[in-house]
Amino acid sequence: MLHIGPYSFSSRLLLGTGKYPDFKTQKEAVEVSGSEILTFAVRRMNIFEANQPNFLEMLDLKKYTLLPNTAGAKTAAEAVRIAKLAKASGLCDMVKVEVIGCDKTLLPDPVETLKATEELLKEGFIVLPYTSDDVVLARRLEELGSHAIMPAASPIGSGQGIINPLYLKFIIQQTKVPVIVDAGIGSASDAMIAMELGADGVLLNTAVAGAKDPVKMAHAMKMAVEAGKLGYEAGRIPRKETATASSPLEGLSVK
Ligand SMILES: CC(=O)[C@@H](O)[C@H](O)COP(=O)(O)O
Repeated sequence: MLHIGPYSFSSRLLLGTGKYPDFKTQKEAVEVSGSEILTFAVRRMNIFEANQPNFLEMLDLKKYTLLPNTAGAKTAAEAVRIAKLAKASGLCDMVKVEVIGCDKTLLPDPVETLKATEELLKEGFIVLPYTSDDVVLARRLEELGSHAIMPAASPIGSGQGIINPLYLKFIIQQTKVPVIVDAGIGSASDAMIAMELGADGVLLNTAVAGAKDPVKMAHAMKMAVEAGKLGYEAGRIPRKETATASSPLEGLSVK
């Protein structure tokens, strides 16, 4: 089980809700993925315009936890305002803090992310900050009381996979709250590697929404996250420079 603050989930795959070709494909992909947490950008939702099409209306919302995110915010103040708006409109009290500090890389602004996280924790939110793979910042965010840490595998939407497995591993090893690898996942093997590194979950969007067959890819991601977790728990064999026969002949009478 994945435990985030007071919430528990059996799936460790979190899905974003943007960029799908159509609502029908999106619904199928979400269902096949087994994901229980769906994140969406509050600023892109028509939460106050009931006549506008809204993907969330197509879902049985009892099956999902909605994780509002503050995408579009460039300052802590904006992120806090967006989170409060989401809470006031009856959405979840969990929030993914996303404060972008660079338009080109879409990497998070560490200072504003820290400020927003601190403020939202004081306000009683369950806070999941999106961060780069900065080991020290991840520690500071945890010390503030964040309920999960969400380091990027690589820039949002880049599909580059995990560009710094070592730093992600450091973050995973030092962090007691869940670590959810977020952004940049391009393939099922990327998601599996994140889990094999010891991550508690993976959040992705573009890899599924932008796949040739989003429904198949959602299924692949589900299996990859499960396989990666199982493989991590099973414990991989050590890497060696020399070969060792798989069927040793020592001790056998016939050689
Ligand atoms: C949906 C969401 O929260 C994104 O900001 C997230 O970081 C996913 O990134 P990818 O699209 O690269 O999977």
